[in-house]
Amino acid sequence: MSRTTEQLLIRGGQTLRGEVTISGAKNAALPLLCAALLTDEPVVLHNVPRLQDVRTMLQLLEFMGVRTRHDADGTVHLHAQTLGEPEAPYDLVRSMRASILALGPLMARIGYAKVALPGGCAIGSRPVDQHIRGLQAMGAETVVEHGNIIATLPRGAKRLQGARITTDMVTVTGTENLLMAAVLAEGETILANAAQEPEIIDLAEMLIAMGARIEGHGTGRIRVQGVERLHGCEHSVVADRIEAGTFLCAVAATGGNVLLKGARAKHLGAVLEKLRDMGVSIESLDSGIRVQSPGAASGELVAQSFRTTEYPGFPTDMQAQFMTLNCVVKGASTITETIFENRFMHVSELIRLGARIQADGKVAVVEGSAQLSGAQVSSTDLRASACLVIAGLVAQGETRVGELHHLDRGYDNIEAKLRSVGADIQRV
Ligand SMILES: CC(=O)N[C@H]1[C@@H](OP(=O)(O)OP(=O)(O)OC[C@H]2O[C@@H](n3ccc(=O)[nH]c3=O)[C@H](O)[C@@H]2O)O[C@H](CO)[C@@H](O)[C@@H]1O
Ligand SMILES: C=C(OP(=O)(O)O)C(=O)O
Repeated sequence: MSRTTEQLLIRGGQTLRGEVTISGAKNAALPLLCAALLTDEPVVLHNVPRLQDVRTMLQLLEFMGVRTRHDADGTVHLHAQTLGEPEAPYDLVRSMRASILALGPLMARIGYAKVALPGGCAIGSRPVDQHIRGLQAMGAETVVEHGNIIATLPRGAKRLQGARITTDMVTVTGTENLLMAAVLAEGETILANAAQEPEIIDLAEMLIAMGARIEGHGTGRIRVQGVERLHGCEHSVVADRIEAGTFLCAVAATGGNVLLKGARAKHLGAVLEKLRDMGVSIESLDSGIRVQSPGAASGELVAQSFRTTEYPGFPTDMQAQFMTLNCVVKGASTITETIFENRFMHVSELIRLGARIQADGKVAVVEGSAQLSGAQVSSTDLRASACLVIAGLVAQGETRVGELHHLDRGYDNIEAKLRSVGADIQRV
C-alpha cells in the first residue's frame, strides 16, 4: 500500500450484475481479536476480513506477546498465553483508534494497561472519557500521563469489581471495552445505555463461547456475572453490514442486479427501508440480499432524507455513501449527521464531481439529478472514500480517487469485487 501514489481509476457508466461475497465485519473483527487477550488458551476466528485495520490490530497484539497467524482462508489463530508488554503505543493507536479496545481486556486479565490516548481524527474529536469512567467505576485507578492512559488496580486488589455503569451517550467501542472488562470482574456489572449494534451481539456471543455469563446483549441493558477465567473458543465474524450497504448504494446508483452473498437484511433495516422508499427493489434471502435497480439515470428513483442515529437507526457509517446516491437520483433531500461533528468532509469532493450540496453544521441539503463528471478526488476518511468510489461509478468519464489508505483500512479488495460485477475500476 502506498500512502501517496496509488489511485483508483474508475470509468463510470457500467451497470452492475452478478454476485459479490460480503466479508466479515471490520467493526466486529477488531473487538473479537482483542477478546483473545482475555484467555491464556488458543482462540480461532473465522471469516476475518483482510484489511489494514486487522493487520494493525494483529501487529498490536503481537507487540503485547500474543502469537497470531492469519491464514489465506480468513481464519486467524491467536494465543495470548503470556502477555509481555501490556501497552498500545501511539503509532498504532494513531493509525487505528480501535486500539483503545485493548484497554478493557488487559485490565480484566492482568490488572494493568498502558494505551496511548487517541487524538482527534477527521470525523470528529472522538474522546474516550466514557471508557475511562466506566473502568474507574469498576475500581480501576487511571492517570493520563505523557499522552498515555495508564490503568491499574488499587493496591491489594486482584480483580476489577462489578458495577452499574450508565454511559453519558451510547458508545459502541465503549460498550465493548466495558463488556470485556466486566466478564472477568468480581460480581455483577450492569451496562445501562449500552450500544445495541450487531457487532456488540457478535462480541457477546464469542465471550459466552469462552465461558462468560452475559444477558441482554442487543438491548440497551447488558447484565454480566463475572467469572474467574475464560477459555479458548472458535467463532466466526458476522458479515459486514456497512460493506453490504456500500454495495447496495453502488447498485442502486448504477442500476443492475446483484446478489450480496452472506449479507444480513436484519442488520440493515433502516438503510433497506430508505432504499425501498427510493424505488430500489430489495429481496431478503437465506443466502444474502438481492438488489435490483433501474439506476439513477432512469429518473425513476427518488431521494430520501435521513438522520444518522445509533443502531437500529440509520448508521453514520452509511451516511456518505447514501449521500452520493441522493446526489444522482431525482428530488431534494436533507441529511442530518448526529453522531460525529465533522463527518461531511466528502461534500467538497463530491462537489468537485458536479454534486449540488450545501452543508451547514450537522445538516446537508442535497439537490438531486446531478450528472456527475469524472475528476481527480481525494479520500478524507474511510466512508468518504467509499462514497467517492460510488460517485466514480456513475460519473461520466474518468474519476481518480486518491489517498487510498483510508479505503484500505476497511474494505476487503473492493475494486476486485466491483470488477467482478462489471465495474470498470482498477488500482493504478
Ligand atoms: C471500530 C468501531 O466499531 N467503530 C465504530 C464505532 O466507533 P466508536 O465506538 O469510536 O464510536 P462511539 O459509538 O463511541 O461514538 C459515538 C459518539 O460518542 C462520543 N463519545 C464516545 C465515547 C466516549 O468515551 N466519549 C464520547 O464523547 C463520540 O465522540 C461520538 O460522538 O461506532 C461508530 C458509531 O456508530 C462508528 O462510526 C464506527 O465505525
Ligand atoms: C469510522 C469508522 O471506523 P473507525 O471507528 O475504525 O474509525 C468506520 O468504520 O466508518
